[in-house]
Amino acid sequence: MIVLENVKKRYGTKEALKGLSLTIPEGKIFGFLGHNGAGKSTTIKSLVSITMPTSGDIYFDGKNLKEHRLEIKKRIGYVPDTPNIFLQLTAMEYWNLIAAAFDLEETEKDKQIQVLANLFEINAQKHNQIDSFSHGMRQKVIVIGALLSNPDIWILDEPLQGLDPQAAYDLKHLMKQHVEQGKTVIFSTHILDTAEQLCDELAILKQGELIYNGSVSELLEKHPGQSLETIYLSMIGSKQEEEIGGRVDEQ
Ligand SMILES: Nc1ncnc2c1ncn2[C@@H]1O[C@H](COP(=O)(O)OP(=O)(O)OP(=O)(O)O)[C@@H](O)[C@H]1O
Repeated sequence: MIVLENVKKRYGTKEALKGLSLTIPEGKIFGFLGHNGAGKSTTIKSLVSITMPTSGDIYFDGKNLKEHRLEIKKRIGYVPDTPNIFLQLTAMEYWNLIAAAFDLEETEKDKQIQVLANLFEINAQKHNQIDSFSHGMRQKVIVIGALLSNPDIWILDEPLQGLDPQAAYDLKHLMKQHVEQGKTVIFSTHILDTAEQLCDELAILKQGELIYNGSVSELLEKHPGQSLETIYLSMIGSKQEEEIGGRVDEQ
């Protein structure tokens, strides 16, 4: 279980997270939703300790991220919001780099690369420089890298962005498989159909504040006949704020 306690993040004068407190259960798919600038990436970057919160604490199974950073990082596979990294490396060199960072055993690494590169139909291009790849292909390279260590916790920032329908389908399938093995998947998305289809639990953010944290099924039950998209849009709308505040307090 991951617990965020009153996490605040300030960039200069901009308060990106205004005291976020929420719980991410183990063995579930957990989604972060919110408009542009709501604080999804900041929260995700805080979880993977790329960004240090200005104040507040994050606990992984009771261990404070501040004190157990390296140990916790080893448990995480991270897909950033942009795949434009390590562009001068080939896909294979990038995966080797990740494998070395996680101390992966050679045969296990080769097996994982073989399976995942075949699944995402990128095997033939694995010795090409990432720079020469399309956005979707770069995304596939990063996704494969994040899965190589078979992490307990997979954290993906808008992972479906730019993927073709087959790759998006395969990735969603992998996310489901991951939780079936008792592992945890955390991701952000703007695609509400995907969130409805995939997520067990959600956090909806608005301008750095939490306006819902809880199960998708409960949310849908409370709004019979409505899609997550309709519910989300009405929650985000300012007219609904009082009601939403009530719901958060109920958590
Ligand atoms: N490095 C930074 N320096 C200054 N401000 C930042 C920085 N990173 C994010 N912000 C600001 O913090 C707020 C939250 O940004 P964040 O990227 O977390 O939002 P998001 O919900 O992921 O948005 P999107 O859906 O557009 O990716 C925004 O107002 C953004 O401009």
